[in-house]
Amino acid sequence: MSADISVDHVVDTVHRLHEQTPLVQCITNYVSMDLAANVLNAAHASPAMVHDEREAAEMARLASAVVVNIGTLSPPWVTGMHEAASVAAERGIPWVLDPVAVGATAYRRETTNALLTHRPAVIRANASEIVALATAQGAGRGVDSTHDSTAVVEQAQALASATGSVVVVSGASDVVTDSVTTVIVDGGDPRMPLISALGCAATALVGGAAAVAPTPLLGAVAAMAMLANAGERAGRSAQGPGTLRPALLDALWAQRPEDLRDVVLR
Ligand SMILES: Nc1ncnc2c1ncn2[C@@H]1O[C@H](COP(=O)(O)OP(=O)(O)O)[C@@H](O)[C@H]1O
Ligand SMILES: Cc1ncsc1CCOP(=O)(O)O
Ligand SMILES: [Mg+2]
Repeated sequence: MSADISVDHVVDTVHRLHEQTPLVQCITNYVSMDLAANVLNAAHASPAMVHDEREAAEMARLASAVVVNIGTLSPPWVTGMHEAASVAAERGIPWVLDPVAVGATAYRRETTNALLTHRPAVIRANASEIVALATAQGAGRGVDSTHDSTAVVEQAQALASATGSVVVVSGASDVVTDSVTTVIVDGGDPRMPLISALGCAATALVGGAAAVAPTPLLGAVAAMAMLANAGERAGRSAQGPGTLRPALLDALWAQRPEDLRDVVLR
Protein backbone atom coordinates (compact mmCIF):
# COMPACT_ATOMS: atom_id res chain seq x y z
CA MET A 1 0.00 0.00 0.00
CA SER A 2 1.21 3.50 -0.69
CA ALA A 3 2.32 5.40 2.41
CA ASP A 4 0.39 8.43 1.14
CA ILE A 5 -3.04 6.77 1.14
CA SER A 6 -4.20 4.52 3.95
CA VAL A 7 -7.43 2.70 4.68
CA ASP A 8 -8.04 5.30 7.45
CA HIS A 9 -8.10 8.02 4.77
CA VAL A 10 -10.59 5.99 2.75
CA VAL A 11 -12.85 5.46 5.79
CA ASP A 12 -12.72 9.20 6.50
CA THR A 13 -13.64 10.03 2.89
CA VAL A 14 -16.69 7.75 3.01
CA HIS A 15 -17.74 9.44 6.27
CA ARG A 16 -17.51 12.81 4.52
CA LEU A 17 -19.53 11.53 1.56
CA HIS A 18 -22.31 10.34 3.86
CA GLU A 19 -22.32 13.60 5.80
CA GLN A 20 -22.04 16.05 2.92
CA THR A 21 -24.19 14.33 0.22
CA PRO A 22 -22.49 16.35 -2.56
CA LEU A 23 -24.43 17.44 -5.64
CA VAL A 24 -22.82 15.75 -8.65
CA GLN A 25 -23.70 17.00 -12.12
CA CYS A 26 -23.41 14.18 -14.65
CA ILE A 27 -23.27 14.66 -18.39
CA THR A 28 -23.30 10.99 -19.12
CA ASN A 29 -24.52 8.63 -21.83
CA TYR A 30 -28.03 7.29 -22.37
CA VAL A 31 -27.01 3.76 -21.30
CA SER A 32 -25.56 4.88 -17.98
CA MET A 33 -27.93 7.59 -16.76
CA ASP A 34 -30.04 5.28 -14.64
CA LEU A 35 -27.24 3.25 -13.06
CA ALA A 36 -24.93 6.23 -12.44
CA ALA A 37 -27.75 8.15 -10.70
CA ASN A 38 -28.67 5.15 -8.58
CA VAL A 39 -25.08 4.39 -7.62
CA LEU A 40 -24.67 8.00 -6.47
CA ASN A 41 -27.92 7.86 -4.52
CA ALA A 42 -26.98 4.56 -2.88
CA ALA A 43 -23.63 6.09 -1.91
CA HIS A 44 -25.43 9.04 -0.25
CA ALA A 45 -24.49 11.57 -2.95
CA SER A 46 -27.02 13.61 -4.94
CA PRO A 47 -27.01 13.14 -8.73
CA ALA A 48 -28.27 15.59 -11.36
CA MET A 49 -28.16 14.41 -14.97
CA VAL A 50 -28.07 17.79 -16.72
CA HIS A 51 -26.41 18.02 -20.13
CA ASP A 52 -28.18 20.51 -22.39
CA GLU A 53 -26.05 23.39 -23.66
CA ARG A 54 -28.70 25.85 -22.41
CA GLU A 55 -28.27 24.83 -18.78
CA ALA A 56 -25.04 22.82 -18.35
CA ALA A 57 -22.96 25.82 -17.21
CA GLU A 58 -25.64 27.10 -14.84
CA MET A 59 -25.90 23.68 -13.21
CA ALA A 60 -22.12 23.45 -12.87
CA ARG A 61 -22.23 26.63 -10.78
CA LEU A 62 -24.39 24.78 -8.22
CA ALA A 63 -22.60 21.44 -8.26
CA SER A 64 -19.83 20.13 -6.00
CA ALA A 65 -18.38 18.03 -8.85
CA VAL A 66 -18.97 17.58 -12.57
CA VAL A 67 -18.75 14.28 -14.46
CA VAL A 68 -18.34 14.24 -18.25
CA ASN A 69 -18.77 10.95 -20.13
CA ILE A 70 -18.51 10.71 -23.94
CA GLY A 71 -20.39 7.39 -24.28
CA THR A 72 -23.19 8.57 -26.59
CA LEU A 73 -21.90 11.96 -27.67
CA SER A 74 -23.27 14.38 -30.27
CA PRO A 75 -22.41 18.02 -31.03
CA PRO A 76 -24.99 19.73 -28.74
CA TRP A 77 -23.92 17.50 -25.87
CA VAL A 78 -20.27 18.28 -26.51
CA THR A 79 -21.05 22.00 -26.19
CA GLY A 80 -22.65 21.31 -22.79
CA MET A 81 -19.61 19.24 -21.77
CA HIS A 82 -17.22 22.11 -22.55
CA GLU A 83 -19.38 24.62 -20.74
CA ALA A 84 -19.69 22.52 -17.58
CA ALA A 85 -16.01 21.50 -17.54
CA SER A 86 -14.95 25.08 -18.01
CA VAL A 87 -17.14 26.31 -15.11
CA ALA A 88 -15.82 23.48 -12.91
CA ALA A 89 -12.23 24.41 -13.71
CA GLU A 90 -12.96 28.10 -13.07
CA ARG A 91 -14.64 27.34 -9.71
CA GLY A 92 -11.93 24.90 -8.62
CA ILE A 93 -14.36 22.01 -8.11
CA PRO A 94 -13.28 18.59 -9.39
CA TRP A 95 -14.46 17.41 -12.78
CA VAL A 96 -14.00 13.85 -13.95
CA LEU A 97 -13.69 12.61 -17.54
CA ASP A 98 -14.77 9.17 -18.81
CA PRO A 99 -13.43 8.74 -22.37
CA VAL A 100 -15.71 5.83 -23.32
CA ALA A 101 -14.39 3.93 -26.38
CA VAL A 102 -11.94 6.74 -27.16
CA GLY A 103 -9.91 4.40 -29.38
CA ALA A 104 -12.90 3.56 -31.57
CA THR A 105 -13.53 6.69 -33.64
CA ALA A 106 -11.86 9.94 -34.67
CA TYR A 107 -14.78 11.95 -33.24
CA ARG A 108 -14.19 10.43 -29.80
CA ARG A 109 -10.45 11.10 -29.97
CA GLU A 110 -10.93 14.72 -31.08
CA THR A 111 -13.60 15.39 -28.46
CA THR A 112 -11.49 13.86 -25.69
CA ASN A 113 -8.42 15.88 -26.68
CA ALA A 114 -10.47 19.08 -26.67
CA LEU A 115 -12.01 18.27 -23.26
CA LEU A 116 -8.57 17.57 -21.80
CA THR A 117 -7.70 21.26 -22.29
CA HIS A 118 -10.00 21.98 -19.29
CA ARG A 119 -7.69 19.78 -17.18
CA PRO A 120 -9.89 17.18 -15.48
CA ALA A 121 -9.08 16.36 -11.86
CA VAL A 122 -9.53 12.67 -12.70
CA ILE A 123 -9.68 10.55 -15.86
CA ARG A 124 -11.46 7.20 -15.20
CA ALA A 125 -11.25 4.62 -17.98
CA ASN A 126 -10.74 0.95 -18.66
CA ALA A 127 -7.32 -0.36 -19.69
CA SER A 128 -7.92 -0.28 -23.46
CA GLU A 129 -9.09 3.32 -23.25
CA ILE A 130 -5.90 4.21 -21.36
CA VAL A 131 -3.82 2.50 -24.07
CA ALA A 132 -5.72 4.44 -26.74
CA LEU A 133 -5.09 7.74 -24.90
CA ALA A 134 -1.43 6.97 -24.24
CA THR A 135 -0.60 5.79 -27.75
CA ALA A 136 -3.10 7.87 -29.76
CA GLN A 137 -4.09 4.62 -31.51
CA GLY A 138 -7.28 2.57 -31.58
CA ALA A 139 -7.54 -0.08 -28.86
CA GLY A 140 -10.25 -2.20 -27.25
CA ARG A 141 -13.48 -3.72 -28.48
CA GLY A 142 -15.85 -0.76 -28.62
CA VAL A 143 -16.63 0.21 -25.03
CA ASP A 144 -15.07 -2.95 -23.55
CA SER A 145 -11.46 -3.51 -22.59
CA THR A 146 -9.20 -6.11 -24.18
CA HIS A 147 -6.28 -5.24 -21.86
CA ASP A 148 -5.53 -5.89 -18.18
CA SER A 149 -5.40 -2.85 -15.92
CA THR A 150 -2.20 -3.93 -14.19
CA ALA A 151 -0.43 -4.31 -17.56
CA VAL A 152 -0.88 -0.60 -18.34
CA VAL A 153 0.40 0.98 -15.11
CA GLU A 154 3.26 2.75 -16.86
CA GLN A 155 0.95 4.16 -19.52
CA ALA A 156 -1.42 5.36 -16.81
CA GLN A 157 1.44 7.06 -14.96
CA ALA A 158 2.65 8.70 -18.19
CA LEU A 159 -0.88 9.93 -18.93
CA ALA A 160 -1.19 11.34 -15.40
CA SER A 161 2.13 13.10 -15.81
CA ALA A 162 1.22 14.52 -19.25
CA THR A 163 -2.25 15.76 -18.23
CA GLY A 164 -1.81 16.63 -14.54
CA SER A 165 -4.91 14.49 -13.87
CA VAL A 166 -5.28 11.55 -11.53
CA VAL A 167 -5.77 8.49 -13.75
CA VAL A 168 -7.97 5.56 -12.71
CA VAL A 169 -7.75 2.33 -14.72
CA SER A 170 -10.55 -0.01 -13.72
CA GLY A 171 -10.43 -3.77 -14.00
CA ALA A 172 -9.99 -6.85 -11.81
CA SER A 173 -7.58 -4.60 -9.90
CA ASP A 174 -8.12 -0.84 -10.13
CA VAL A 175 -5.02 1.27 -10.68
CA VAL A 176 -5.13 4.84 -9.35
CA THR A 177 -2.18 7.14 -10.01
CA ASP A 178 -1.17 10.79 -10.02
CA SER A 179 2.16 9.68 -11.59
CA VAL A 180 4.05 10.01 -8.27
CA THR A 181 1.83 7.83 -6.06
CA THR A 182 0.20 4.70 -7.44
CA VAL A 183 -2.39 2.71 -5.48
CA ILE A 184 -3.92 -0.61 -6.52
CA VAL A 185 -7.40 -1.47 -5.22
CA ASP A 186 -8.20 -5.19 -5.26
CA GLY A 187 -11.59 -6.85 -4.78
CA GLY A 188 -14.95 -6.75 -6.50
CA ASP A 189 -16.64 -9.55 -8.41
CA PRO A 190 -15.60 -10.93 -11.83
CA ARG A 191 -19.15 -10.41 -13.14
CA MET A 192 -19.00 -6.64 -12.58
CA PRO A 193 -17.78 -5.84 -16.14
CA LEU A 194 -20.89 -7.61 -17.47
CA ILE A 195 -23.11 -4.92 -15.93
CA SER A 196 -23.34 -2.38 -18.75
CA ALA A 197 -22.46 1.14 -17.60
CA LEU A 198 -20.95 0.09 -14.29
CA GLY A 199 -17.70 1.74 -15.41
CA CYS A 200 -19.63 4.95 -16.12
CA ALA A 201 -21.26 4.66 -12.69
CA ALA A 202 -17.79 4.23 -11.17
CA THR A 203 -16.77 7.47 -12.87
CA ALA A 204 -19.80 9.22 -11.37
CA LEU A 205 -18.91 7.89 -7.92
CA VAL A 206 -15.34 9.13 -8.36
CA GLY A 207 -16.91 12.57 -8.90
CA GLY A 208 -18.90 12.26 -5.67
CA ALA A 209 -15.91 11.15 -3.60
CA ALA A 210 -13.57 13.73 -5.17
CA ALA A 211 -16.07 16.44 -4.17
CA VAL A 212 -15.51 15.69 -0.48
CA ALA A 213 -11.96 14.29 -0.33
CA PRO A 214 -8.91 16.45 0.44
CA THR A 215 -7.32 15.34 -2.87
CA PRO A 216 -8.64 13.86 -6.15
CA LEU A 217 -6.23 10.94 -5.65
CA LEU A 218 -7.86 10.00 -2.35
CA GLY A 219 -11.36 10.58 -3.76
CA ALA A 220 -10.61 8.23 -6.65
CA VAL A 221 -9.17 5.52 -4.39
CA ALA A 222 -12.14 5.80 -2.01
CA ALA A 223 -14.71 5.51 -4.82
CA MET A 224 -13.05 2.46 -6.35
CA ALA A 225 -12.68 0.89 -2.89
CA MET A 226 -16.40 1.45 -2.20
CA LEU A 227 -17.34 -0.35 -5.40
CA ALA A 228 -14.84 -3.17 -4.85
CA ASN A 229 -16.17 -3.75 -1.34
CA ALA A 230 -19.84 -3.49 -2.33
CA GLY A 231 -19.28 -5.67 -5.42
CA GLU A 232 -17.67 -8.37 -3.35
CA ARG A 233 -20.50 -8.35 -0.80
CA ALA A 234 -23.15 -8.29 -3.53
CA GLY A 235 -21.45 -11.17 -5.34
CA ARG A 236 -22.09 -13.52 -2.42
CA SER A 237 -25.84 -13.61 -3.15
CA ALA A 238 -25.94 -12.82 -6.89
CA GLN A 239 -26.62 -15.51 -9.48
CA GLY A 240 -25.40 -13.52 -12.48
CA PRO A 241 -24.99 -9.93 -13.69
CA GLY A 242 -28.76 -9.39 -13.58
CA THR A 243 -29.05 -10.03 -9.86
CA LEU A 244 -25.61 -8.55 -9.14
CA ARG A 245 -26.81 -5.11 -10.27
CA PRO A 246 -29.56 -4.56 -7.63
CA ALA A 247 -27.49 -6.40 -5.01
CA LEU A 248 -24.63 -3.98 -5.67
CA LEU A 249 -26.91 -0.97 -5.16
CA ASP A 250 -28.19 -2.49 -1.91
CA ALA A 251 -24.65 -3.24 -0.73
CA LEU A 252 -23.52 0.32 -1.47
CA TRP A 253 -26.47 1.73 0.41
CA ALA A 254 -25.81 -0.54 3.41
CA GLN A 255 -22.07 0.12 3.35
CA ARG A 256 -20.72 1.73 6.52
CA PRO A 257 -17.49 3.71 6.35
CA GLU A 258 -15.84 1.17 8.66
CA ASP A 259 -16.62 -1.62 6.16
CA LEU A 260 -13.90 -0.13 3.97
CA ARG A 261 -11.34 -1.58 6.37
CA ASP A 262 -11.87 -4.90 4.52
CA VAL A 263 -10.54 -3.45 1.26
CA VAL A 264 -7.02 -4.40 0.19
CA LEU A 265 -4.93 -1.46 -1.03
CA ARG A 266 -1.40 -2.02 -2.29
N1 LIG B 1 -12.58 -8.89 -13.33
C1 LIG B 1 -13.07 -8.03 -12.43
N2 LIG B 1 -13.15 -8.39 -11.14
C2 LIG B 1 -13.65 -7.55 -10.22
N3 LIG B 1 -14.09 -6.29 -10.49
C3 LIG B 1 -14.02 -5.86 -11.77
C4 LIG B 1 -13.50 -6.71 -12.80
N4 LIG B 1 -13.53 -6.01 -13.97
C5 LIG B 1 -14.07 -4.80 -13.67
N5 LIG B 1 -14.35 -4.71 -12.36
C6 LIG B 1 -14.98 -3.57 -11.67
O1 LIG B 1 -16.12 -3.21 -12.43
C7 LIG B 1 -16.32 -1.80 -12.44
C8 LIG B 1 -16.39 -1.33 -13.90
O2 LIG B 1 -15.10 -1.40 -14.45
P1 LIG B 1 -14.81 -1.76 -15.98
O3 LIG B 1 -15.65 -2.90 -16.41
O4 LIG B 1 -13.33 -1.92 -16.11
O5 LIG B 1 -15.22 -0.41 -16.67
P2 LIG B 1 -15.81 -0.15 -18.11
O6 LIG B 1 -17.25 -0.58 -17.98
O7 LIG B 1 -15.66 1.30 -18.33
O8 LIG B 1 -15.05 -1.00 -19.08
C9 LIG B 1 -15.15 -1.21 -11.65
O9 LIG B 1 -15.59 -0.96 -10.32
C10 LIG B 1 -14.11 -2.33 -11.65
O10 LIG B 1 -13.31 -2.32 -10.49
C1 LIG C 1 -22.69 0.15 -24.27
C2 LIG C 1 -22.43 1.59 -24.45
N1 LIG C 1 -22.44 2.16 -25.69
C3 LIG C 1 -22.19 3.46 -25.67
S1 LIG C 1 -21.95 4.06 -24.12
C4 LIG C 1 -22.17 2.52 -23.45
C5 LIG C 1 -22.08 2.26 -22.00
C6 LIG C 1 -20.70 1.89 -21.63
O1 LIG C 1 -20.60 1.79 -20.24
P1 LIG C 1 -19.36 1.14 -19.53
O2 LIG C 1 -18.14 1.72 -20.15
O3 LIG C 1 -19.52 1.60 -18.12
O4 LIG C 1 -19.50 -0.34 -19.67
MG1 LIG D 1 -16.39 2.52 -19.73
